[in-house]
Amino acid sequence: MFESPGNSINALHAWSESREELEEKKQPVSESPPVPGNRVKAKKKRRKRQEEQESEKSSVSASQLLCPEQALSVHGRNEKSGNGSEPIVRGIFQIGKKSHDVILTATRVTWTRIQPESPTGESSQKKPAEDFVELKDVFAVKVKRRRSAGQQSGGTLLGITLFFCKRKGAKLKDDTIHLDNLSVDHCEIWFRHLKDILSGFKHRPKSLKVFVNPISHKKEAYQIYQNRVAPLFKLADIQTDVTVTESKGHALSILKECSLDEYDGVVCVGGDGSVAEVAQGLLLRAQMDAERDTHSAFTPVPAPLPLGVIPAGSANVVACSVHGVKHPVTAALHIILGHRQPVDVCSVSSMGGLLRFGFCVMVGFGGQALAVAERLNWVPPTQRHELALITALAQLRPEDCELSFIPSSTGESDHTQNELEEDLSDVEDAEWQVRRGLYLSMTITSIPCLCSVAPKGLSPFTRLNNNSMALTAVANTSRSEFIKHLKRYSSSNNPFSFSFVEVQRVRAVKLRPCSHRDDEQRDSKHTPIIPSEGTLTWNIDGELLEVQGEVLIRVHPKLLTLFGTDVEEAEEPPVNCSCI
Ligand SMILES: Nc1ncnc2c1ncn2[C@@H]1O[C@H](COP(=O)(O)OP(=O)(O)OP(=O)(O)O)[C@@H](O)[C@H]1O
Repeated sequence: MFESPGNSINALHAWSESREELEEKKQPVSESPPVPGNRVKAKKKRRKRQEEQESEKSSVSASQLLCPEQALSVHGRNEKSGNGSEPIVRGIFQIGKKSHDVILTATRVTWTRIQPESPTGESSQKKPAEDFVELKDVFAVKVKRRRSAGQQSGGTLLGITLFFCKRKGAKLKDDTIHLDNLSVDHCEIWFRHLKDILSGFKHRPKSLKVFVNPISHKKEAYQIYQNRVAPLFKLADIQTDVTVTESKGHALSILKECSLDEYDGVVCVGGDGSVAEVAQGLLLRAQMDAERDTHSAFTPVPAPLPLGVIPAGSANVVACSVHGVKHPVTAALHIILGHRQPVDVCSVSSMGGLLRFGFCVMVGFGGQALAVAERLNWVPPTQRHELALITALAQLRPEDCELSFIPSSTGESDHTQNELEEDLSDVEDAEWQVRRGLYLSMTITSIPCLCSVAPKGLSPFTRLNNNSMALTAVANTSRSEFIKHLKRYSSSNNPFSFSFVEVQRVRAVKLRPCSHRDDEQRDSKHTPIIPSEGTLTWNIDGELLEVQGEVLIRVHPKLLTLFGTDVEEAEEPPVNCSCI
């Protein structure tokens, strides 16, 4: 007749059991184990409660509950009026052991405590407390049953349970509200109406392709997925097809070949390197399907599916930029509720051919530090990044470059995506601003790149989809000044307010390495630069690339959609890098 929670996941057995039993399970481990006498008492208590509920059931009068016909006619009226505030169904449920008048409308479930009448018949002056949950935050509705240990199906009906998402700042958490009522008919009506409304949220995914990188950061990605994410997906009735990646490039090769038709989204559980690989796979797949020639100057088409990011890496800049926190449950709930956020993506190309799509492109210090980290692959990941930073700072050297960029004007935010793509397709004709000099570091980002070491992001200009990139060019300076600049990312001081730091909002950037000079010449800012074809070490979303000659980076507005939302700032506690 209606869905049994027994068909769902292990965690759901808990929801199908009584709350008493759940509470017993939640006891801290340090408490002494239950003694047989206590168990007998608990059993008696449960039986008493069941008897109480049975008697309450008979005390809920028929007039207090709408019959199915009434409920449907109210629903019909509501569908016509369509304002979402008219009751679809109304009834009495026990919530937290107290009787409540509960109303379902198209947008929320509202419950009001029923005040007991005073013996004198006077009604209370106090307005009964009202509470509600928005249906846009509800992600599952299940029948709640009491089952004995080991019982797989059936059991005494206790009511229905709503699973919803509650917010605390940027953090999302799953919560439940139990609507207890022993009437099968009553629960069926409510269950059916709630299910109908939830299935009307068409933007919520029903089927996902999931990639888990088992070696990310502390090798916890698989546990994070199994323990914290998969139970929520199952609760929300989302089908998943999980691939635990076996090597670098595994996710990319699957995405290039597999049929994506059956999925409503792709999920990556890992760090920024894994996210970049999956994003790359989705975007390359879109270009292949649209027959775009990535070996020429092409206008890319957007990715066919949204990407969900479950953070399991060290910095997690992509996850933090669309969730505001590094929190797997928040990420999972954004996916389940279908919160979609289009984001701008950079393309990095050389000699007319695409090298990669990405969110954060670094050269100079960022590339040098990654190159050191790759050489230190025998060091545990937790220490590797710090050691790489110290080594790269000790070996800090400027790069001779010719930097050109096309500035972006704020008015461009109003342009359509096609207009912007067309504008950018012929970058050679645009007005380029050119700088020549020695640079310690160059960072180009298409999204804010929020993280705990830079809660406000890596640039003052980028938003998730403002049709532009942020260019931060750090000219040659002393090591101590450069360290001061780096340190400010995690403090409240502005890291860009140094004379040697230039920030620009741009549509395209070209960087051409110039000739290498010996160490004495490098110390001088005034040495003339003789352009020649050198090689630069690029860090594209944590991927190391040695590229000879000029590199072109363009922004592509809203090329990818991520599951998440627009956030101003990371709510992670700022972390100062202990090595600088
Ligand atoms: N089974 C695997 N073995 C080796 N490498 C893998 C495997 N699966 C994926 N990879 C690659 O591992 C690289 C790093 O992954 P990821 O970014 O998730 O971890 P991380 O580097 O520890 O995290 P962070 O980037 O946050 O520091 C990615 O480029 C990915 O392609």
